Amino acid sequence: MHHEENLASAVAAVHSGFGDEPLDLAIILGSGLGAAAEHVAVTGLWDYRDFDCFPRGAVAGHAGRLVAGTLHGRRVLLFQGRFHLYQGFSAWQSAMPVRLAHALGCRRLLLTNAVGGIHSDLQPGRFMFVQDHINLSGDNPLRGMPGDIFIDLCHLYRGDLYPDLHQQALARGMTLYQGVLAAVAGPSYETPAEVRALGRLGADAVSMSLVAEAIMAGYFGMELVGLSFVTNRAAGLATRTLRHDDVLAVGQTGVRQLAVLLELLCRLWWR
Ligand SMILES: O=P(O)(O)O[C@H]1O[C@H](CO)[C@@H](O)[C@H]1O
Ligand SMILES: Nc1nc2[nH]cnc2c(=O)[nH]1
Repeated sequence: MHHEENLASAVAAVHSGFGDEPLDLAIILGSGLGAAAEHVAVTGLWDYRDFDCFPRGAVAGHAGRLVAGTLHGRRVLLFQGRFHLYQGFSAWQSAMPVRLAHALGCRRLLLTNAVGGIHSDLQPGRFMFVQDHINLSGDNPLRGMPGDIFIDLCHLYRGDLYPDLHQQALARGMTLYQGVLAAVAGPSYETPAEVRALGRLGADAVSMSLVAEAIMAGYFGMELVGLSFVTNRAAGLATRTLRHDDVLAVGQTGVRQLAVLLELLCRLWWR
C-alpha cells in the first residue's frame, strides 16, 4: 500500500545541494534540541515542505528543516523536527526521515528526543542512552512495508558504544545514564497511574517518539544510537503541571551537553 512513495525528488534535491558522496550520519533532533545544528558547518538547508514525500504539519519547537553539512569531519544530515503519531500520522509516516536518510546511503543514525524521567536517576537536565525500548504506541512502522518485515530487535541499539561514551562524558563533567525508553502515542501526558505502571514494566523514561524511527532503522540494518533528554519528571513524580512550553525550554538547556556527546560519539563510532 503506502510503500509507493516517491523519495527520488528529495534524494535529488539533497544530492544537488550537498553532493552525492555517501553520508556518514543522520541525526533527528527532538523537542527543544534543534539548535544542536548550530555546531554544523552548513552546506545545504531545506524546508520539509520542499519534499513532496514528507508528511505535512509541524509541532512547536520543531523547525521542520533538514540541514546538511560537516560535523567533526563527518558528512551529516540533521533533521530539525520529526513527525509524531499524535499529529495524526502513522508510525510509517513518522519514520519518513529515516527512509530518506537510508535512500541517501546513510548507514548510521542518531535519534534524540525529549522524555519524562521515571527512574529516580533521571532528573530534568540529564541524558539517557537508550538501551532498549517498549513500544506502547499501538503502531509499528513496518506495517505494509515490502520485504522481510519480521525483524529481530534484540540488538537494535549500539549498546556497545555506551561504556566508552559514558566514561568520556564523565571526564567532560556529564553523567550519561543508560535505560529503557517507553513510547506512547500521546499527545496528553501520562496519568500518575500510567507512570507507576510503566515503571513496573521496566521503563526508565517515557516519550511520544523515537521508537518508530528506531524500528525503521532496524529494518534497513542501520546502526543506531538513541539519546533521550529528560525535560521533566514523569506525571505524578513531581508537583509541577506538565506543559509542552516547559519541555521546550528545558530541552534547550540540553543543547550544550548534546554538542559534547555528538563530538564524543563521532570519535567513538569511527575509531
Ligand atoms: O519526541 P520529541 O519530539 O523530542 O518531543 C517530546 O516532547 C513532546 C511533549 O512535550 C512530545 O513531542 C514528545 O514526544
Ligand atoms: N510521554 C511523554 N513524553 C514526554 N516528552 C517530554 N516529557 C514527556 C513526558 O512526561 N511524557
